[in-house]
Amino acid sequence: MSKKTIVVCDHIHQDGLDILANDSEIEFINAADEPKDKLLAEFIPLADVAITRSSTDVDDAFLAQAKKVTAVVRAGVGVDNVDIPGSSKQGIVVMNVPTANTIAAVELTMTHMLSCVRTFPYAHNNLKLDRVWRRQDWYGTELKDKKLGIIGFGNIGSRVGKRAKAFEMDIVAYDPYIDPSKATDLDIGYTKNFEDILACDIITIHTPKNSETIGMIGKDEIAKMKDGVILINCARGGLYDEDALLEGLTSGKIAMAGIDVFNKEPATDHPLLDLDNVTVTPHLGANTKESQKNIAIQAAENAIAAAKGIAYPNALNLPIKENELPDFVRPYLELIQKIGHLSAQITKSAVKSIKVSAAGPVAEHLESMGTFATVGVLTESLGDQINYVNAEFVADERDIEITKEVKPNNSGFTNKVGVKLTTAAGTISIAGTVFDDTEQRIIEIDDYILDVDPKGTMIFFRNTDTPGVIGDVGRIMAENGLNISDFRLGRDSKKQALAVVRVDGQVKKELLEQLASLEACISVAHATL
Ligand SMILES: NC(=O)C1=CN([C@@H]2O[C@H](COP(=O)(O)OP(=O)(O)OC[C@H]3O[C@@H](n4cnc5c(N)ncnc54)[C@H](O)[C@@H]3O)[C@@H](O)[C@H]2O)C=CC1
Ligand SMILES: O=C(O)C(=O)COP(=O)(O)O
Repeated sequence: MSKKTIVVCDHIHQDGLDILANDSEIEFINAADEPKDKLLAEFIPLADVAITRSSTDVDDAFLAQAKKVTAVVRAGVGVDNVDIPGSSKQGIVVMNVPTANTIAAVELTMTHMLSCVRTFPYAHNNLKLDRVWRRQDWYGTELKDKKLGIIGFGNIGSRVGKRAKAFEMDIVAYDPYIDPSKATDLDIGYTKNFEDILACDIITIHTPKNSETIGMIGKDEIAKMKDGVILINCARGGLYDEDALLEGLTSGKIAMAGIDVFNKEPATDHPLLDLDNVTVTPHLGANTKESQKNIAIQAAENAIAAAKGIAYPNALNLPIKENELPDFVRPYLELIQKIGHLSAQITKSAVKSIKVSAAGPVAEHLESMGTFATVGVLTESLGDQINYVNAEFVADERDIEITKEVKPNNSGFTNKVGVKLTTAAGTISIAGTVFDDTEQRIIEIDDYILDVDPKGTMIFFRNTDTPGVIGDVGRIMAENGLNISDFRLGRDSKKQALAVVRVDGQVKKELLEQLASLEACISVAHATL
C-alpha cells in the first residue's frame, strides 16, 4: 500500500508531530510555517488528510486544491471556518477534537472575567510600563454576589458556571438545547428567556458560531442591559456584534469587555484595541501546554486512523455516530447498502428515485438507512467516487429523489428494511432482514417471497411458471462451466416465478443471452456483491 500523506496546516504540539513522524505508513508534511498561498498551491494537493486550526480556513480556495483529501481534522472545537457542506460534496469527512481544550478555554474565560472586574492589565501596565504607584486609581468590583449570565451551557459554559459558583456568583444559564437539569443539578439557574441574560451584571457566551448565534448580542440587546455591564467573549468573534460592542464600550454603557476572539483574525488593527476598557488576548482560549498536547495527540491519531480508512472519530458529517450506534443496527446498514447496490445492478438504468423504508426498532435509524442505501445505488454508476459523506449531495445534483418511510411492522420479522428503486427502465423493490443478529437475508423481490443470502455473483431469472424451466437453467449453467452454489425460487400469484441463482465464477454475456432465449424467460439480470 502506498503511503498516505498528512499535511499539518497550523502549529500543533510536538507530541502530535512525533506521532505522525513515527508512523511508517504515513508521509507527513509540516506546513505550519508556510504562507497560506503556498500551503494551498503546493501542499494541500498532496494531502490525503489535513490537520487544521482556526488559522486555516477550509473554504472554496482550500477545497479547490483538496483533490485527494478524504478527511480534515480540525485540531480544536469550532468548525465555523470549515465549509462542511462543501467538504461533504467533495466526500471529505470533517472531524474535530471536541473536549481536549475545554479547560484551557474555561480558565481563560475566568481570567478575562477577573481581569475585567479588577482592570488588571491596566493596573499592571501602569506600574510596570509607566512606573506609577497610584493605588487609588485601581478600585475594582467583586465577582461575589454578581449575577452572571452564561449563553451556551455545553462543555465550556457549564464549567465556567462551576467555577463561577466557587466565586459565589449568582448564575443563570441560557441554552435551549440542553436539559435544564444540567444547570439546576449544579444549583445554577436555567432560563428560556433571553431577557434574563440581558439583566445580568456579567455576560459570557460559549456557543458555536453559526447563523443562529452570529450577532446574538447586538445593539438592541446591549440597550436592554444594565449600565456598567461586563461582557466576555472567549468563543468566537461576531457572536457579539463588533460595532455594537465598540459603541457600547465607547459610550460607557458597557463597563468592560474581555475579548479573546475577533471577527477577522489576526486582529492587530482592530478598533477595540484602541479602547482602555477592554482586556484582549490573541485567540488564546486553547493555548495551554496541556490542552495543545492533548489536542495534538488526538488530532494526529485521528488523522492517521482516517488516512488509513480505519476510523473517523468525532466525524461531523458522517450519517452515523459510530460510538452511538446500537450493535443490532450495523448489519441492517450493511444490508440496505447491498440492497441498494443489487437494485441498481438489476435495473441498470438512470436512477430517478430511491425510496427507503424500515419497519421495527431499526426504523429509528431511517436517516442513516437512507444514506447507506443511496451509497449502494450510486456505487453501481460512480464506484469509489461515492461515499457516506457525499452520497445525498450527489443524488441531489443528479435530481434523484430520496424518500424515507417508516412502515408498520407486520412482516413477522423483528425488523425489515427495503429499497424501491425507480429508474428509466422501471421499478424494483427489494426488502431484507437479519436473522440471529448477523445473518443478512433478502426476503422479498417485488412480489416474490425468497430467502437469499446476498453475496457473491447472483443471476435473477424471471420466468412464466411452467414445468422444465429449472432443468433448462441448470443445463445452460453447466454448458457454460458455471457451478451453482445456491438456487432459490419464489412464485407470485400471476403464475410467474423468480429464481435467484448464486454461481461460482463470472457471468458471461453469452450465458445471459442463452437464458434470455428460453421461451419461459421474462427477464434475466445479474449482480455481484
Ligand atoms: N477561544 C478559543 O480558543 C476557544 C473557543 N471555543 C469556542 O467555544 C465554543 C463552545 O465550545 P464547547 O463548549 O466546547 O462546545 P459545546 O458544543 O460543548 O457547547 C456549545 C453549547 O452551545 C449551545 N448552543 C448552541 N446554539 C445556541 C443558542 N442559539 N443559544 C444558546 N446556546 C446555544 C449548545 O446547545 C451547546 O450546549 C466552540 O464552538 C468554539 O467556537 C472553543 C475552544 C477554544
Ligand atoms: O477549539 C476552538 O474552537 C478554538 O477556538 C481554538 O482554536 P485554535 O486551535 O487555537 O486555532
